[in-house]
Amino acid sequence: MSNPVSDEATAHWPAPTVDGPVSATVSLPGSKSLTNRYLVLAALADEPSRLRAPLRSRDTLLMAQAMRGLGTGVEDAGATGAFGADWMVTPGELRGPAMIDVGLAGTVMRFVPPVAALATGDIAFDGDPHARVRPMGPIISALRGLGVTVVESDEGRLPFVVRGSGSVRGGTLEIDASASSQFVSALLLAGARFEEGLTLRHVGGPVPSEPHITMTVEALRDVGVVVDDSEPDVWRVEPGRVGGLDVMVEPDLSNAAPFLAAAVVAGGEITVPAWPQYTTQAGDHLRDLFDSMGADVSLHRDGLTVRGTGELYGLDADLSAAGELTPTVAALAALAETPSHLRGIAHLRGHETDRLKALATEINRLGGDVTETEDGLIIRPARLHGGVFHSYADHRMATAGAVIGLKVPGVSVENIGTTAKTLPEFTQLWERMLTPQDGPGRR
Ligand SMILES: O=C(O)C1=C[C@@H](OP(=O)(O)O)[C@@H](O)[C@H](O)C1
Ligand SMILES: C=C(OP(=O)(O)O)C(=O)O
Repeated sequence: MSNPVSDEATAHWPAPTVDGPVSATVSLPGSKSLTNRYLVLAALADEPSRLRAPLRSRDTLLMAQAMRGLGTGVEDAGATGAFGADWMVTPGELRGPAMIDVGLAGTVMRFVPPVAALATGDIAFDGDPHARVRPMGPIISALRGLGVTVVESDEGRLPFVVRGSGSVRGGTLEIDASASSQFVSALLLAGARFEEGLTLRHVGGPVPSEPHITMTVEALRDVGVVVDDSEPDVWRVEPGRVGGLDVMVEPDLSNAAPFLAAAVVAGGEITVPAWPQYTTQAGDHLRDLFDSMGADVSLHRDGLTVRGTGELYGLDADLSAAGELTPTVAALAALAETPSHLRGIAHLRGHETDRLKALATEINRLGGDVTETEDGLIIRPARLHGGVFHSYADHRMATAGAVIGLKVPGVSVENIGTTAKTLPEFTQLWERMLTPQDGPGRR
């Protein structure tokens, strides 16, 4: 299975520092979470779809490849915009055999197996070395509960084979989704194509990343699927047709986090254009988070602008709804004047890496004062110094290192190329944000 190793994987990227206010407009490519939901729904639909300005990154290219492997056409179409051509998705009969490379993408490893169950033949799944330790058990058990055969060598882990019979009975299912909202999203996305639809009930500790489940429900309604989510922790998807889409993908608001953080660290202002007035993306939580940390945040017709005020406070926050923002928030907290307590994020231990451990280790390596708790981090003010910031093949660890490096001279980020998971253009956009014509320059 592919595990891209480039020169950047081992090289240490010297993170640029800034010594004055920043001033830039940073246009960001499409949302990973939306692009990968749309690809799955378009493959399950009974008519073609057009995805406008889809994200092209490792996670979404793997999803496109997975859908092609199961019989769906995904082709470039139309004029090339700032972020490439549109994607035309032509659904075909779902069929194996196929080998699906999930990379390290949670969306691919969780969303594709229920689609594979609707196909015929053996569909094998594997991914990067760390993908094999990310939680998969609830999806495998759920598929078995729906009458699907799944064969794995290490219980509840990749690699495994889904033995598709061409149809899934569906019905009622209990699942523990406390380790990842993606278990719920995965089953709901395919649920309308199950013969009896799906009634899914979560049992266990709280489900994290609630906005991502809302995103799934809204995307399903956009393609005409009837979903009842009126009772907490219960979702009912009616069996029925899945319609096509013609949709503009919103910019990735979680990927906006490190760029907007630059204004919080350095002062000045950063604007991200096309920030939606309404969105289900968890990245929208940045508005409140940065406001609490002392920045001036304004959502206006042209986008979202964050202005640094010279103040940077720590915060006490439950980040369970928007856990993927934690690395950026932790990087800011490590530079803040007052302590922070980030809570409700035990599930981050099952992300690209154990993010709680990785953040504590890497910030402390630079002289920080971070303690891991069972479900979060306590980050106290400390004077940081330069050094290597390891990324653990985690795109958001790499960008957290870049945020700290703005203020702390001599930080180098190991494997900055891992940002290709969701933002292959990261270093270009970052360096452009800091160039003299847009800002005060770098040293
Ligand atoms: O469904 C999605 O697109 C996602 C759901 C969340 O997963 P968890 O609930 O596992 O945190 C989020 O962290 C991830 O980046 C993307
Ligand atoms: C948790 C993340 O990704 P994944 O979709 O691989 O779970 C993330 O992007 O922060």
